[in-house]
Amino acid sequence: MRWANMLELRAISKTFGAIVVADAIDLTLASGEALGVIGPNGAGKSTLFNLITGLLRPNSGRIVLDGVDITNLSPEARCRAGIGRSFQIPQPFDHLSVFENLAVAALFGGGLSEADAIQHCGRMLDLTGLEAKANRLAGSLPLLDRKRLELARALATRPRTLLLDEIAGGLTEAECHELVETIRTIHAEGVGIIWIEHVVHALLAVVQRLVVLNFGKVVAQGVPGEVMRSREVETIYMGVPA
Ligand SMILES: Nc1ncnc2c1ncn2[C@@H]1O[C@H](COP(=O)(O)OP(=O)(O)OP(=O)(O)O)[C@@H](O)[C@H]1O
Repeated sequence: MRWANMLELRAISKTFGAIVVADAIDLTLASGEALGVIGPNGAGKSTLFNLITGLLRPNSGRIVLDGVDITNLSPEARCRAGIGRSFQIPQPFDHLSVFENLAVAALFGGGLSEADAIQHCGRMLDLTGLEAKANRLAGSLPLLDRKRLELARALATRPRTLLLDEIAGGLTEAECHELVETIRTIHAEGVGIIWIEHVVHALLAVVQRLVVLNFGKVVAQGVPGEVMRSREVETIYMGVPA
C-alpha cells in the first residue's frame, strides 16, 4: 500500500545547548511532491535534513517514512529505505573517479548488485550530464560538475525521497537553468523532493509547495507565490516589521 504522505515529521525538536534548532516541527511530504524550504542563515534548514537522514537524533518527536517509524534507524538504513540526499558542500570521494563515486553509492546505499549498479550509474551519469567525465577524478572537477556529482551520487542510491541542500548555490544563470531542468526530470519520474535553496527563482521553477523556517520553526507554508508574498517572508527577508 502506498501512503498519501511519503514522509512525516511529527513534533520534531532538537537543541544544541541553549540553541533551539528545531522547535516542534510538523512537516509532511506527499507522495511524489516537490517541496521547497527557505529561511535565513542559521534557521535550521540543514539541521532538518540531518534529522531526516539520521545524522542527528531529535530530542523528541517522530519521523515516519511510508507509514514506518524510522526515528531510531541509522543513516545507512534510512538510505536503504529510500531517502537520498545531497550535501550543501559536495562530499565526494576526491580520490575516486566520478563513476566509482556513483558505484559506491549504488552498491552500498542503493543495495544494487554489481551488474545493476553499473547500468543504473550509467543512467545517472547521463541524466546529470556527467557521462563524458565518468573517468575523471572527483577531486579534479570544477564547481558545476561537483554539484552534478553530488546530485548523481544521491540519485545512485535510488531514492524515492530526495533531499537537496543548496545545490544551485554558486552556479551561473545558465548552469542553474540546466540544473533546474535535471531536477524537473527527476521529479517527473515520481521522486519526492525536499529542496533547501537560497536561489529562490530556481526553487520556484520546481516546487509545488514552499515552507519557511526561522529559528527552528515553520513560520509559513503553502502555495509558493503566496508564501513569497506573505508578511512572514517580508518580515524575515526585508525587515518589514511584523
Ligand atoms: N553540530 C552542531 N553543534 C552546535 N550548533 C550547531 C550544529 N549544527 C548546526 N548548529 C547551529 O544550529 C543553527 C542552525 O544551523 P543550520 O546549519 O541548520 O542552519 P541553516 O538554516 O542550514 O543555515 P544556512 O542557510 O547558513 O546553511 C546554527 O546556529 C548553527 O550554528
